[in-house]
Amino acid sequence: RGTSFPAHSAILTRGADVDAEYDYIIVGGGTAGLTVADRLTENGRYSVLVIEYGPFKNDSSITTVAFGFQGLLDVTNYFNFPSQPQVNLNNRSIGVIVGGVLGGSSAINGMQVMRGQKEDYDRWGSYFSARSPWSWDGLLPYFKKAWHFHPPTAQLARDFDIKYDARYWGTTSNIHASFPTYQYPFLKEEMAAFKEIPGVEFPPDSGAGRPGAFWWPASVDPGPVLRSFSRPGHWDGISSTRRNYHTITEHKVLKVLFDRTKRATSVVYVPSNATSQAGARTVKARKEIILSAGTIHTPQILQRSGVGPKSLLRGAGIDVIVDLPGVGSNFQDHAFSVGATFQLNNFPFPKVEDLYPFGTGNATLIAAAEAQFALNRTGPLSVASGNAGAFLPFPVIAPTTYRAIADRYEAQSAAAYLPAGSDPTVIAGYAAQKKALAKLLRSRDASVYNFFARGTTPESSIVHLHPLSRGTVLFNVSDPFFSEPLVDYRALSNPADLDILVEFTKFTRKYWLETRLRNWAPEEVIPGANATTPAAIIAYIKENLNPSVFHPIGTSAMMPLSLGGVVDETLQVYGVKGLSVVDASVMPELPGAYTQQTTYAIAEKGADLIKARS
Ligand SMILES: Cc1cc2nc3c(=O)[nH]c(=O)nc-3n(C[C@H](O)[C@H](O)[C@H](O)COP(=O)(O)OP(=O)(O)OC[C@H]3O[C@@H](n4cnc5c(N)ncnc54)[C@H](O)[C@@H]3O)c2cc1C
Repeated sequence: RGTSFPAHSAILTRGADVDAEYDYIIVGGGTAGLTVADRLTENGRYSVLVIEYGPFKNDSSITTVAFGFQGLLDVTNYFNFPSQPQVNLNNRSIGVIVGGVLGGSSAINGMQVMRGQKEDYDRWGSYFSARSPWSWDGLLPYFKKAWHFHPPTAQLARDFDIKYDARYWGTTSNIHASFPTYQYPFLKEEMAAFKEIPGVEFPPDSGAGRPGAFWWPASVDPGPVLRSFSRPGHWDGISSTRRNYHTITEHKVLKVLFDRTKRATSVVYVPSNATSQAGARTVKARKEIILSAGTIHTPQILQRSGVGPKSLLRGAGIDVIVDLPGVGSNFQDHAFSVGATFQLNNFPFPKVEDLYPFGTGNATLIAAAEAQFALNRTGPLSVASGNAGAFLPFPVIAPTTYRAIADRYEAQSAAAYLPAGSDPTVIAGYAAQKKALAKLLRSRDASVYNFFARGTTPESSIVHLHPLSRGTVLFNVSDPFFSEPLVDYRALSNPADLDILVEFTKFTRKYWLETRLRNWAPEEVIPGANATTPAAIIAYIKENLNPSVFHPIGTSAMMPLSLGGVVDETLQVYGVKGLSVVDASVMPELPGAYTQQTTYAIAEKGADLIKARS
């Protein structure tokens, strides 16, 4: 049984080395999968097999912190395939990008760490009952368990007015949230400008679940200043004495098998590069099979296993185990790059791009930054993709129009903008969400608009945190097992999203032109100052909006069955036994934050739920 890497769960690279059965099988060794596997194996009572599509990799593309996107420079680190053409985006397709190595998306993400607002998590639970364990109070202990918080240095906190509240964070996890020792000087100006905007609050970090302008940490281990992600946090260093724990890499799960009582008994898997089912192997689970293959692949595996919308499954000749219409519907992601971009003239500060080692940077600045990082791991190269910005309520963004936009959205028929032929339960689920989201649009305790500041020029990274359009992730009927699923963001299919995005552009202009930032001679480069009418702004959005900022969720939603749900509050799949989902796909709606912090918290809570029923 080969393992060439010391001190972690035994890595198997050949199906022939896998035992015949385990207590638990975890499909996908990503962010959630490795967290759950660690928790299930730590008391030594249960045996666990993790099956991961990607390889074990530990090279600098994954571990390097600088700029936060180096994982994307090596295309072997991730899945990347075209989405369905987006009819409302001038038929553009975009690359669907999710992690494809041990550690999953946590190995390639931008390392920004923040949680959503209290209201977001309370809304999740509200679809079940006022007493649901999925609420802010139900998740707070798991946010603390999931993250080890390291405050900024006193100097940095003073220089940049960084506030934090350690009471909302933990100190025991091996997943680290820390601040770099350097920040780009212009960030002071960008953050101070928010003080001039009525209604903007300044809560510390994001710990208490409040919207506003704040600083947040990065998933960086502050000792070595390397990416902190699920593999080093929950897998490296798990001593080889956990003989109950095996990991097989470079294999992909095709489907789950069920017995006559609809209990999930085993999974079928092949090498990741296989092109047919010849030689497929089966491994049995005594207690439970846990799907943690992420928002894009978990619904595909469920559908291939006969759990999904029956018309889809029958179309591909798959026997229906459970007709579960919600599998692959309710797909959401944060839409990106939808504001106005401003160029600052006479900019006296270092720009982020000056430091890029890709041939276009400034050689002197790069040499200085590299020397500083080599000396003591400080300076600009300790910054990932960013630590500051604003998460703002819609009434702050559009004080005169927010009510009318929310009212118009609430008055829509729930079915009007969902895919034609959507199941009544899926429509009912969206109706419930619509009511809650209309409330969110009117709330001063939730955030809809996100500006993430980089301290550079040009600047304007705007994220729509609660898109109202809903997409689908469905297997490819002509080749369910060996082609990627059909990913349709259905971006802007709900016209209310455009109403919101137009307001985002107007607000972003005010931010640059009507605050202290005007002193830096900002010049609108995109869409351009002459794009003044809603029609001109909309034309720009359709040509430029990216429907994903890599935060896909919702395709195995934790919602009541009558509301199109796929898993219940214990994360078990409806209609079958012994099968659960623990990954970002269970989020019923996006939080007003990027998704990794919440995914780890779900995994920690999920592991406790699984142990409780063991
Ligand atoms: C480029 C990028 C940047 C991001 N930036 C940020 C950020 O700055 N801040 C933030 O909060 N969030 C960010 N995110 C989002 C965040 O990382 C994800 O929400 C989170 O990691 C999702 O975790 P998961 O467990 O659901 O899925 P993943 O971590 O993606 O894990 C799924 C795993 O399943 C494996 N798998 C898939 N199919 C199969 C199969 N059939 N058989 C076996 N294994 C399979 C995959 O290889 C993968 O390892 C980013 C994501 C990406 C991709």
